Amino acid sequence: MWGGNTDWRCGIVYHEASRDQVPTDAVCRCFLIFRRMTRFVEPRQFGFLAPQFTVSTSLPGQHQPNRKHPESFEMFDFARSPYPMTRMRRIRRHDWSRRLVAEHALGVNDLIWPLFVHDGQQPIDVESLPGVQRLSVDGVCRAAEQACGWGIPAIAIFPATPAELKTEEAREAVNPQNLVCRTVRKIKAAVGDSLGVICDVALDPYSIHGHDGIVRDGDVVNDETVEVLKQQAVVQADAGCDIIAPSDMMDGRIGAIRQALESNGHTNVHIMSYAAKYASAFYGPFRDAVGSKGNLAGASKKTYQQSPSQTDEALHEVALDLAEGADSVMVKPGMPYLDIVARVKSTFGVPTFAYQVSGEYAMLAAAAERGWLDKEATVLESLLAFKRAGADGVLTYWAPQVAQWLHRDVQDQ
Ligand SMILES: NCc1[nH]cc(CCC(=O)O)c1CC(=O)O
Repeated sequence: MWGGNTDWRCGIVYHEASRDQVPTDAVCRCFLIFRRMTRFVEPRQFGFLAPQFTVSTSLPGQHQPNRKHPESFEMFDFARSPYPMTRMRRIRRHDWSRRLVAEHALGVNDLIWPLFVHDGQQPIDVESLPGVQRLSVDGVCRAAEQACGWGIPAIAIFPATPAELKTEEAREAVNPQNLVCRTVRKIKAAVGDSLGVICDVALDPYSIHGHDGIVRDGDVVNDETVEVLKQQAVVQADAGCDIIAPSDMMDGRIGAIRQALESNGHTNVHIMSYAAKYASAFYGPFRDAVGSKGNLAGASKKTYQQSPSQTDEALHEVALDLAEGADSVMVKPGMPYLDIVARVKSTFGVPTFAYQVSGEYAMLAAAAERGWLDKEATVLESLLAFKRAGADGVLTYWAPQVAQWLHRDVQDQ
């Protein structure tokens, strides 16, 4: 970063964190300084940084790498000419040129459709998720067939367990005839391998306290819970589940579940770990849908789900889950946590998913319903943002709607 001549050397520090604090003309000045420097130094002696990163001038000696975001030091070995030789708007002028340079695109293969199943015959609306219903077992099977027709690669099944089957120790979770297992068997009989079926591993749909684990003396106990989660995973894999998705955030559960799957002949069952799952207020409508909100009665999941203040901790969670045998990892919620998605993807380079959770859906749906936001435009923009952050796929309640929009667009072309 430093020129050879100490009299005029100029330190330039790029860091994402201060993006909003840096006036554009400061950025332009820095470009010009770099242009001048090229006359005095070998081009390879300085790196030029991606324009999307911010620029601030600093005094010599103050050039500190950004410890939290080392990736923001990515260097380019070239500089664009200044305005007017460079006019960034040239490439934005036409639809064809915008499409030509598009770095990211949303496709139907990026979608995972979460579905709620209940034991009744008629669909029941979820009030806080306008447009989403709890479906009967047959209804979920029909949805699975539709998903295949649209080319959606996978669905995730969540049960609304009847209140009378919820117990202190959530035993229904390991019943091979429970609602989820019956649904998965039926889906698999109908669609075979043309669709991946994902099941959550966690006890909250089955427990009277609404927690994801076993509670002893007010504490969600880790190791005893993991023993039950192992059984739950095996029962679901026996029913034909393709992807086991532990969403409970107990320590050590991925390794235990992987071993349990191995020793029960399920060597090819994937584990998609909810690796970085935050104690979020955005899960509210989901808890309405599976009926766990009343059980939880205002209690929080903060002793096992991560605090929204944490970033490094998310990387540790991901590293542990990968070491324990996860095939892919998930960040949840989605849109408020795209920084985590980006860090996970750039650090580990493994299949990385994000969950656009119920509260995120509800916000967009409610604003669209009132005419305050354009539904299609905002939903597609939100999902493209996941792709840009590095997600390989997104669990989203918008999946069926988005699949239809994408198909319409292909037909229109
Ligand atoms: N462990 C259960 C689970 N699996 C997915 C979600 C939330 C999904 C959503 O909000 O859409 C939750 C809720 C929670 O942890 O309380």
